[in-house]
Amino acid sequence: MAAVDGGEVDHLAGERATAHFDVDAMKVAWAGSRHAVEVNDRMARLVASDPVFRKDTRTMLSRKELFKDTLKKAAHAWKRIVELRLTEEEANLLRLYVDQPGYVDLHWGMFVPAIKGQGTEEQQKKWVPMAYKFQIIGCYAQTELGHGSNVQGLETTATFDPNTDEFVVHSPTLTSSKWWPGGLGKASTHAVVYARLITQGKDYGIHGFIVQLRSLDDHSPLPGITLGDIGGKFGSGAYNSMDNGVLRFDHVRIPRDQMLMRLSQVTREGKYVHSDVPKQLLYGTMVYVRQTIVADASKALSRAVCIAVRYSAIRKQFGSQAGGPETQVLNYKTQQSRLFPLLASAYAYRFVGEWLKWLYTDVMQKLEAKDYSTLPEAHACTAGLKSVTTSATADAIEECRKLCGGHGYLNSSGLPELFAVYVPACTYEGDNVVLLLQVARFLMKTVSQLASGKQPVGTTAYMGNIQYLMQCKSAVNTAGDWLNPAAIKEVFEARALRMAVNCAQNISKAPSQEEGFSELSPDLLESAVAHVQLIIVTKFFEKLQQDIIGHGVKEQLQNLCNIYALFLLHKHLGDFLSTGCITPKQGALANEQLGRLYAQVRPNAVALVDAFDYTDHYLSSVLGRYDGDVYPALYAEAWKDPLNETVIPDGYQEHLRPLLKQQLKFSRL
Ligand SMILES: CCC/C=C/C(=O)SCCNC(=O)CCNC(=O)[C@H](O)C(C)(C)COP(=O)([O-])OP(=O)([O-])OC[C@H]1O[C@@H](n2cnc3c(N)ncnc32)[C@H](O)[C@@H]1OP(=O)([O-])[O-]
Ligand SMILES: Cc1cc2nc3c(=O)[nH]c(=O)nc-3n(C[C@H](O)[C@H](O)[C@H](O)COP(=O)(O)OP(=O)(O)OC[C@H]3O[C@@H](n4cnc5c(N)ncnc54)[C@H](O)[C@@H]3O)c2cc1C
Repeated sequence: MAAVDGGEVDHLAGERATAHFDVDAMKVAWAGSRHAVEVNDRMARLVASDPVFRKDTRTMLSRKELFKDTLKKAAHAWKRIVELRLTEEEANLLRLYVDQPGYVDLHWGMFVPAIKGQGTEEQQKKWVPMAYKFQIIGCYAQTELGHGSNVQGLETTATFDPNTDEFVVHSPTLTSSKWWPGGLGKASTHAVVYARLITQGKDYGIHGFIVQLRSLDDHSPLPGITLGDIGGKFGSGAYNSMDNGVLRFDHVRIPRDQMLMRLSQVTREGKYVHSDVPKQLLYGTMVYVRQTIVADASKALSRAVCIAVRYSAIRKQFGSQAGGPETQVLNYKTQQSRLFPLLASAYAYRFVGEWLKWLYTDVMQKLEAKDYSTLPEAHACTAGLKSVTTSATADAIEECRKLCGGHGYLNSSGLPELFAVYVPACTYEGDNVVLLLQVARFLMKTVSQLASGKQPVGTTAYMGNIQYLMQCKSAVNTAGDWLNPAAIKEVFEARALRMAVNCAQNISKAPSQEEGFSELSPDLLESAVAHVQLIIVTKFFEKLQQDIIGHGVKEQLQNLCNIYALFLLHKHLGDFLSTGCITPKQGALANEQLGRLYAQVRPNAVALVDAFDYTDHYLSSVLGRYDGDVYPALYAEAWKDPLNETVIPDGYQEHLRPLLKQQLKFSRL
């Protein structure tokens, strides 16, 4: 069933009729299973039909009103989850479709996972049930005013006092104030706080602690704790529904058993004991969240693309013949070459996100069995994919706004708010540049191990084919040759490997490894991007090897996969040419093939975005309406603006009338 909640006439019916594939089957391919389509659809409709979850006036609310509205929606969502006895899967989807950032995101997304990942069984038994019942609300307080990216540089201290069997949590400087945690400012009662553990006079570095912040009776901050919101953020509405907070501790005492002790412990006597596990597991919550952010990228991107494709099919400009209709802007080749790669990217990110979720689960199972061998790859993949997909998605949302012309700039298009909510994803959970440098570090290590004969595995397995990939030449001779997955994979692998090897060689010429890495860091970023793009392309091809059912679905996905890969090749032509992977002629042939693929997507474009199965409520865009009835909706929406509540604006008497009636004249006139 299509996600219609618009009007009765389908202005896009003609577009839908030209599709060459079964849209319902594509919905299954997109969502992952028929069950996923069903539960997504049910939760989206549940939210769309509930007046409490309306969001059409959100951008007109003041910050205080918006925050209160967020509290109301979160409480109502919880009430519905309990009343309807929703499963965890259903509850997560319901919250997703409520579509308003708030403290619950951090409670479920970071606080609970941090306790589950870093707490002992006993600690989990104590805290998780309280969190699950919302008897406590938690957030993740890591970042400080002075340090975010450099986690090892955090300044908050937790000093063990053996006399009382407590930790004393303290903010020694202004820059050690916790700054940014979502849900901290106004809502949370508890936090997982990251602080330097000091015991027996020694600093053991960063560890996690559960700290109660507010009274469970009247919500006031506990003694020694200063709390507040850090202030308004980018865009109207948008992320301002979230109470990102500031927190300072003045020698706050917590029991010893509130240190998260799964990875390391402090004994009653104050002895520090580190279990036999890699210390990087402390960063496990970030790895978990980065993996979810990749899935979110495909959601945000597909939303923006859905709006831009539908509107581009409705919008007409120029080209009228003898008074006939003008041309749909979607028919312009320039519109297609800007929009269809984004459509292809939405699908690419969806499938790589699916794969990353599998990888994460696999790594977790291995960790349970004390096999830590795949941890570095899991870190590189989550960091790299988080970085590449969020940066591209943020750019793509802005591109979709431009693709919608002037109307895209209106809040009612849904795009400005989507951009403002989305764009911090490039920064939170690790600044994208910082994370790409982590990928580069992993790549340099892998390259250096090649010389010792160590065979790389997983996503770096291709590097083992170094003899061939360093000298191979693409055999592409015609534009059609670029439709061969092996031809595409070969040049992407060769490009990624050659860029990594070039960096490694240049680093080795520097006085020290560290200096070389620093000097070469801009090149290293590009090398990391090339490696991550190879992963995305490869996972899309692997998806196509799976059993994909439904008339025409596989063919459409093949087209999108080829578009994604060839668009990247076109965009990064400089890399492919300078590393000698392809010739300029082969680059031109790739571009020629790209144009042909766009023509094949054109009749399917609207159906391909219908397959995302978004309700009009979730899209919240007059331009992206399912029924395409854009103009009456745009017109009606304008009148809802508070500025139109009166015909004569407030301020007329004080500021406009005197101006218009002024007697004073400039002497020159
Ligand atoms: C809804 C939005 C909510 C938002 C919430 C937030 O933003 S919350 C706040 C989010 N905040 C952020 O995201 C902050 C971002 N900053 C960070 O994550 C860290 O400070 C860092 C990774 C940049 C550096 O860390 P460092 O100085 O400790 O390390 P180093 O570089 O010296 O490397 C040492 C070794 O550790 C390895 N390794 C590193 N990480 C991981 C990992 N996760 N797993 C496994 N391994 C990892 C690394 O590969 C290296 O291995 P090698 O080569 O020795 O074998
Ligand atoms: C909306 C939002 C929500 C957030 N929620 C939370 C939360 O719930 N909990 C929490 O603890 N934190 C949260 N954060 C904080 C977030 O995790 C940090 O802002 C993020 O990790 C980036 O760190 P930073 O602010 O220190 O940036 P900085 O590191 O100061 O970045 C500034 C610039 O320096 C560059 N840079 C930094 N280091 C290097 C390097 N080594 N090499 C080259 N360039 C470098 C960066 O690329 C960037 O251009 C949130 C942030 C935002 C914006």
